[in-house]
Amino acid sequence: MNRRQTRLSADTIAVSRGGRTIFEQVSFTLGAGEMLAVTGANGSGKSTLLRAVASLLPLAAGTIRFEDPAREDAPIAESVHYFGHLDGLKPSLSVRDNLALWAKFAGRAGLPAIEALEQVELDHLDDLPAGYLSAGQKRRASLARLLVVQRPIWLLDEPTSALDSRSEAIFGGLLAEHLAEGGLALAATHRPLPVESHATLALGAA
Ligand SMILES: Nc1ncnc2c1ncn2[C@@H]1O[C@H](COP(=O)(O)OP(=O)(O)OP(=O)(O)O)[C@@H](O)[C@H]1O
Repeated sequence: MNRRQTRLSADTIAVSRGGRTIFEQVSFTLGAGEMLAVTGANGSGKSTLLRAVASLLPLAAGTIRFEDPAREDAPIAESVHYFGHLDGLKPSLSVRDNLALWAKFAGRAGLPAIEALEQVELDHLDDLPAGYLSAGQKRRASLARLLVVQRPIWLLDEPTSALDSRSEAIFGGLLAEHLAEGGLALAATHRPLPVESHATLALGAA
């Protein structure tokens, strides 16, 4: 997939919640294959920034643009995967059916469900109701969702929480592959991320 000309940019953006300005004057640019780690203290607005990029929250000021020659008119919301704190799995559906449902809902098919589960080493549990998975397994099943639907921008909110060291390495491999294919990523994190290099945006810094 050639995504060399894709570019995500935020220009002097601000977001308010409940009448309070959470952050303002935030700008960044990300090109194909690049990742930005968003750091800052609790409450500094990391999740808020990711949600604003996903178009889940309105901007109080500034603009966010995503240029993608492959999808000129597509709204940015259709170009992102939002990997948030919640796993978004339906507990009574099997792990495999959860992924199949997500692929059907979100479109732009990526890997078949079973192959995505192999990537996160969960294929042996594919017919188990998702509600029975452990916290780390749920996180891995949620990671597999990034693979069954192709989206150029991964928005990752504390992506390594609940992952053991092996799962963290698997996640690092998937993220490296996504970036190598020209994908982009924005990750809110308190912990070092398992990727070779990335830029950092510190929120709440004077
Ligand atoms: N719906 C809301 N209404 C008003 N304020 C909110 C709302 N949701 C979040 N906030 C506030 O927005 C601020 C930023 O929250 P956010 O979750 O983005 O922080 P964060 O940097 O991701 O924090 P953490 O490191 O704890 O995950 C916090 O002060 C929070 O209380």
